[in-house]
Amino acid sequence: MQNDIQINHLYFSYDGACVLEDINLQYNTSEFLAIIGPNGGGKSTLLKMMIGLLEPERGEVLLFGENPLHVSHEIAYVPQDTIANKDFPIKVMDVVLMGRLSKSKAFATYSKEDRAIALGMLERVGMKGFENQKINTLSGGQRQRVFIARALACEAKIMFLDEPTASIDTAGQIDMFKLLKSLNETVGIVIISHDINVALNYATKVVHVNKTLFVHDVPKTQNFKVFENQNEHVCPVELISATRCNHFPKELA
Ligand SMILES: Nc1ncnc2c1ncn2[C@@H]1O[C@H](COP(=O)(O)OP(=O)(O)OP(=O)(O)O)[C@@H](O)[C@H]1O
Repeated sequence: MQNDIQINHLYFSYDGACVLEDINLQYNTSEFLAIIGPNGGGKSTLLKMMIGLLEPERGEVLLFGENPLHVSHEIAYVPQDTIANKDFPIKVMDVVLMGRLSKSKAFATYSKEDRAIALGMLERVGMKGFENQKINTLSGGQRQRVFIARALACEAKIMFLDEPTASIDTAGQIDMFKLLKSLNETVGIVIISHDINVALNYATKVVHVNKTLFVHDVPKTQNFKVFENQNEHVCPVELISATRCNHFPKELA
């Protein structure tokens, strides 16, 4: 069976400095994939390769069996909540409608259907009623929801999100992950996250990237209170692996 994302023996360097080495990964849209790892570990670089923004130096990335650039209409990308996004002086509805651009004819106005879909997506992310508000007047969490609605409006099969909770408080982060979890019933979710606890609670697959990559399915029956202080562990995901192999250190059990 063909995987929706298939990465085989992928290598990538910037100016001769190797950032990703022999990466192998399979992903299917029913999964909620969290990419975790240290700063500079190569998470964003890997995400960019998955969506075709960067080309492999060696190896291959296949999206639905093809070069990612050939199936870009099947995916949506939600970038970090950057200053550039915040400064967009346009209305929420216009942002979401941008997701319909590829579906509308060039230079045509948006159709009634486009508007209905955009409104539906705003409702789905809990932002109904904000259509006419300027995007730069929203909170970080609200703005991310609007950008997710725009991605949903593309009717993409997989949504890629780069640290969707970076500028959101703890309660807002949990709400955001709950939203992504519910969206995952119909859309593939691939996120970069620094929050290991949240990733473990909501993701169905976690990969740890630090030049090389470790894949771990998230066990359903373990209690991961041990990760409350994630700074104690160089690579917490390795500890998950250890729990499954009964090699979990007694003092942490
Ligand atoms: N355009 C670039 N040119 C040169 N080096 C780069 C470029 N982009 C990233 N790098 C380097 O590649 C390495 C991996 O960067 P990347 O942004 O993929 O890591 P990351 O895991 O996403 O980090 P963070 O968690 O800090 O966002 C880092 O050492 C970074 O300095």
